[in-house]
Amino acid sequence: MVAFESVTKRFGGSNGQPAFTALDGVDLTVARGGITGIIGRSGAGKSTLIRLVNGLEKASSGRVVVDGIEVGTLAETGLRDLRRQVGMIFQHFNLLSSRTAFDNIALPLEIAGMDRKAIRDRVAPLVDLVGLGDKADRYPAELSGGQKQRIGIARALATEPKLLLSDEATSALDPETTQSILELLKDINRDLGLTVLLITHEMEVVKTIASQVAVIDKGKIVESGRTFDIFTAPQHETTQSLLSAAIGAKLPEWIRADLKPQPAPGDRALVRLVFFGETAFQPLTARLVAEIGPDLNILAGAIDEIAGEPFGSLVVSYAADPQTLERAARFYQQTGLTTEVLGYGA
Ligand SMILES: Nc1ncnc2c1ncn2[C@@H]1O[C@H](COP(=O)(O)OP(=O)(O)OP(=O)(O)O)[C@@H](O)[C@H]1O
Repeated sequence: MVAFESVTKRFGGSNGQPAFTALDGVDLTVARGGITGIIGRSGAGKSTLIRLVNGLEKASSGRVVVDGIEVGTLAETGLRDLRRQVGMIFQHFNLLSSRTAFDNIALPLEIAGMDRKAIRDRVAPLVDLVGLGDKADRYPAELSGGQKQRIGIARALATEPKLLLSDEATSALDPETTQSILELLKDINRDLGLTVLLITHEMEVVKTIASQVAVIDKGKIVESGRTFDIFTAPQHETTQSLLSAAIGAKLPEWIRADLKPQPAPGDRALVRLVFFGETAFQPLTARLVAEIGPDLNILAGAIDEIAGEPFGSLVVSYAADPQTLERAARFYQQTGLTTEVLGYGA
């Protein structure tokens, strides 16, 4: 649905100022009909990436292709057509305060020159779709954050786009409202077959609804793939750091803060074990005890769900002497358990 091919975006560079490279050789494909999340730290280039899709920014080099059309080659009319195919929702909703909910949703259709009756026929079901049938005549100031975002979503859907871009759409909402908006986006994706591309700094959002994820760091895509795979076995340092607090069992900060990268004599190894799908905690931990001896502490444990798939994680500690470490390593290899050494401590 969307392809970024060696996309670079530079800002500035005139008047003798050095140019700033916000995106650096980005290659990424967004699958049609799916929900793809882009995560990254503040300033990593997420907004720039998403703004290239609807032509709000132009790539300095490389190609951005949306549904077969290269965005960079479009003139004014082409861009207008593209923006009808690409809806967008925002963190702060961007509603017009002087218009009712209904009239906010109608705005893109008025701009497109649709007649009043056709607009009514299009907007009325959208108000219902987003669950605000009784609020159509309210003004934004009379609506909650979640209700405003529902209006934002309905407005984005008014032109019947194929692609929905979401720029931190839940970042201003409380956790419960966030969940309800994510449910709505999931329903829209499933029922309307709409492709969703979202950028967020909230790992929970991606974990809940995105089937695919890409991680951006300093303008480069450092990792991408199935959300379940990336979240359960992050490879890049940035991904590991972004996800460390977001998935599975969490270690108390006072333990985490004292961990060292190498063991000193008498130290213990702290290791996260990851269990997939139906694999039970019980038998594997019992077998690990049989392998390395009874001196195994369980420090934290949780069952989690990522993009609809269950998995569990357990943080354990055991003596970090060479013999125990070797026995544990052998056991992990035999069982295929995914593990992550968090560090060593007393
Ligand atoms: N119009 C611009 N002119 C100059 N620099 C810009 C411009 N837009 C973005 N940048 C720079 O490009 C980098 C990436 O910005 P971008 O907004 O894409 O990051 P982001 O990942 O969306 O960050 P955040 O999560 O904080 O919104 C930043 O360092 C930013 O300062």
